[in-house]
Amino acid sequence: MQANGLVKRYSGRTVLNGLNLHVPRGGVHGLLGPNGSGKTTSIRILLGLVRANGGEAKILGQTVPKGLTRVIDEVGAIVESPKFSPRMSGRHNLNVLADSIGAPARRVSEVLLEVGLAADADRHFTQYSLGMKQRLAIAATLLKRPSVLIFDEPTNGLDPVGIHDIRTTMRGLADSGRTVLVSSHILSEIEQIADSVSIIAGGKVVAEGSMQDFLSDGAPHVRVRIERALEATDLLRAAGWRVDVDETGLRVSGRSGHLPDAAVIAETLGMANLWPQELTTRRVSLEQVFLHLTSDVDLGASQSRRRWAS
Ligand SMILES: Nc1ncnc2c1ncn2[C@@H]1O[C@H](COP(=O)(O)OP(=O)(O)OP(=O)(O)O)[C@@H](O)[C@H]1O
Repeated sequence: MQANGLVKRYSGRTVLNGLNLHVPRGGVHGLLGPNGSGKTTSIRILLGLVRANGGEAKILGQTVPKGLTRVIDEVGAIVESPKFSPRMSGRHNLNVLADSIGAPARRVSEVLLEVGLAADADRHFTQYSLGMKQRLAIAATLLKRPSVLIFDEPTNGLDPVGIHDIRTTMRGLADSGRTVLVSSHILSEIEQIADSVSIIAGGKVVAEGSMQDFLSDGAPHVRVRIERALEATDLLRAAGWRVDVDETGLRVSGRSGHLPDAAVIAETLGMANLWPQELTTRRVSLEQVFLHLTSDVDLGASQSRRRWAS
């Protein structure tokens, strides 16, 4: 999923101002931003519910809205509270829905199990807690077996137990190979569940990257993904950098805490015939970015960016 230079205006007021978004395939991607920053608008554009005034959005490789019909069965979403009949049980509601979209009846039991509602499936909808209603909504999106799921603030209004249940459900959906895009204005929520994150403020993505990178300490560093990691580590250490190694690659920082120059790192490696697959500059932590963002401080040049295939 991706968006390039999205612009959206409502009554002449710019709400999205050149928004770029890259959601990697598989895992949970958090769209984090304060109220009114443009999360719902971006999601609506991705789903073809709202037309952008400029830029391009793609979902599963198809341009939205033109190519959306080709992949629509692959996409499940909750943007507003779905309508269920209060007079029926959760299972009955899903049976009716499955019938209307041509999903096989046995799929209902499968999705109820997947969202942890199997034991409560035959209870009356009115007896469901808000969290259970939300999990039923997620179950409804799964009927068509989508590979991409988009949830706009799915934990809004839920108590801590409900929030926990939704989080567990979303994690499970991603762990079974799906791509889950979830928006929230609560940092801790995204921190606990997402594999990667885009931070949106003022109608733009101001920072994006893997959660692992954001949560590593905030000291500026360069991430290097390279095949011959041991040789690269020795070489960079000999050249005076501090190098930490983990399963995703090397984390290169300056001994004095300064940000190393990525170009110099690339040159040093290249001269030894060691070629990085990826080199990414990380300047700020998720919390720093979010605090800047919520206190209206312009991040200016301190944004970090990382790109993925859509
Ligand atoms: N249909 C509309 N008409 C006019 N303005 C709109 C419309 N939809 C959204 N907006 C405005 O666009 C801005 C971005 O709204 P959006 O709902 O995308 O933000 P958000 O990040 O999802 O916020 P929240 O967390 O409060 O849902 C807000 O200022 C909102 O008032």
